[in-house]
Amino acid sequence: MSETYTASITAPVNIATLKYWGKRDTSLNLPTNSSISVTLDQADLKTTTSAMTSSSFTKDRLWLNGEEDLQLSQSKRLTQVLSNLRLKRKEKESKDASLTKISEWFIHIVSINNFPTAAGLASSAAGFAALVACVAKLLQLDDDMTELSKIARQGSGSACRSLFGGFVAWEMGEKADGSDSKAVEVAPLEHWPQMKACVLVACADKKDVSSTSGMQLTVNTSDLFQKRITEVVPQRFELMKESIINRDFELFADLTMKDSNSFHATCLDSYPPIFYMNDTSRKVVRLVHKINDFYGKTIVAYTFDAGPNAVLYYLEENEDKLMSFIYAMFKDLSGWEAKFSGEQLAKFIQNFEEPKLEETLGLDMDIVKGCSRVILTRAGPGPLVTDDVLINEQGLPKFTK
Ligand SMILES: Nc1ncnc2c1ncn2[C@@H]1O[C@H](COP(=O)(O)OP(=O)(O)OP(=O)(O)O)[C@@H](O)[C@H]1O
Ligand SMILES: C[C@@](O)(CCOP(=O)(O)OP(=O)(O)O)CC(=O)O
Repeated sequence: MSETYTASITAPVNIATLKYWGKRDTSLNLPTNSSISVTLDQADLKTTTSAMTSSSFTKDRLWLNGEEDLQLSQSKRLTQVLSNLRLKRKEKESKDASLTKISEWFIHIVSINNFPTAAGLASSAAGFAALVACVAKLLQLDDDMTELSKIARQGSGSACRSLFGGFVAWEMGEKADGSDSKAVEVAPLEHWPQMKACVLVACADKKDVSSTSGMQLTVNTSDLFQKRITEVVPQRFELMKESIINRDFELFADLTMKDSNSFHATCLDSYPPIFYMNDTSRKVVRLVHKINDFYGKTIVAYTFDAGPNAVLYYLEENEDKLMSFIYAMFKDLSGWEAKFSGEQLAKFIQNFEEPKLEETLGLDMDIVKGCSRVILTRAGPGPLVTDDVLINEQGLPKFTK
């Protein structure tokens, strides 16, 4: 029997509060600005990845959600990531002759996302973070997460931030070889565990402009973008890190909303323009401002990635206040019962009755028609080792479609 090694890892999704949008080097995925994100809890959204290497394998193979993904297996993103990881193993082997030369073997990878893939829920971030963390474990590399983030970045830029839990920055760096473009922890999960997120999944077809091509169009055609990367984001980067360190939610939330708007403004300023937000997204923006105005305080922030889904960040202490609006408006969607008791849900709607919401507060109750689902989650930890092994002894998926 040929010798085999296996490893399994789970990794989280992250949603940026200061957006990465633009590459200065498309091959190494070097960004035009630094970014910040919150890592979301794997109890709600996670990728599980198992990898096996064996002297008997004849090529690298990858199965995603139960089906072999030949396009991804042969993509430059994946081959670049695997060759970087192998190079690190090779260096280790060259220093220690007793190590088996697994850097020369092929790898089989099996991965499952427990949420929709390529639907604007950052599956590429969780996916490449899981893949890098898993193969690094398989190859018994000693590198820390910051070092591995430089490899994950090459799979998908935002993936580098999913290698940490809590609050994470991707420092853009300056060097042409990308050796200083890396993810670092701004604050661990334990620093601000009260941070929660509510994702309003908008009904939408698959987006027509991918992040990868959308951001290049913006780099090449938007004038507004120049101001964003040279002035707006560098200032916000420092302020947002401070807001996290000082647990200053109002500042954090205001910066988050402004940065989402700034990013989408550069999309609109691209030529031809790119539209990621839709009518429902804009209604959510208005709703959030109305909620904050109603309480006379910023208790909730919205942010939108390259798609119409809204991610609302808020603190646990303001959950009742927020849900008095959000649950009242979105109660017909699925996702509530798993997180709240019947008693809690009843309490949320005690504050306002529906006519009041619609008439007195002037809220657009039609907003719910544009959403399909609500995901209630919170800040969470980085990649975790798991006993959930997705690959069988022959190096094939245990579960297929
Ligand atoms: N578990 C995974 N392992 C490896 N690669 C993955 C995994 N999940 C997704 N991907 C890769 O990421 C691609 C989806 O990325 P895409 O940017 O289109 O969507 P998304 O990340 O879900 O949404 P968004 O970037 O808008 O938040 C998939 O087609 C696949 O190539
Ligand atoms: C809007 C964003 O979500 C864009 C993410 O872009 P990707 O990381 O998906 O792009 P590639 O590096 O080309 O794979 C903002 C963010 O996550 O910071």
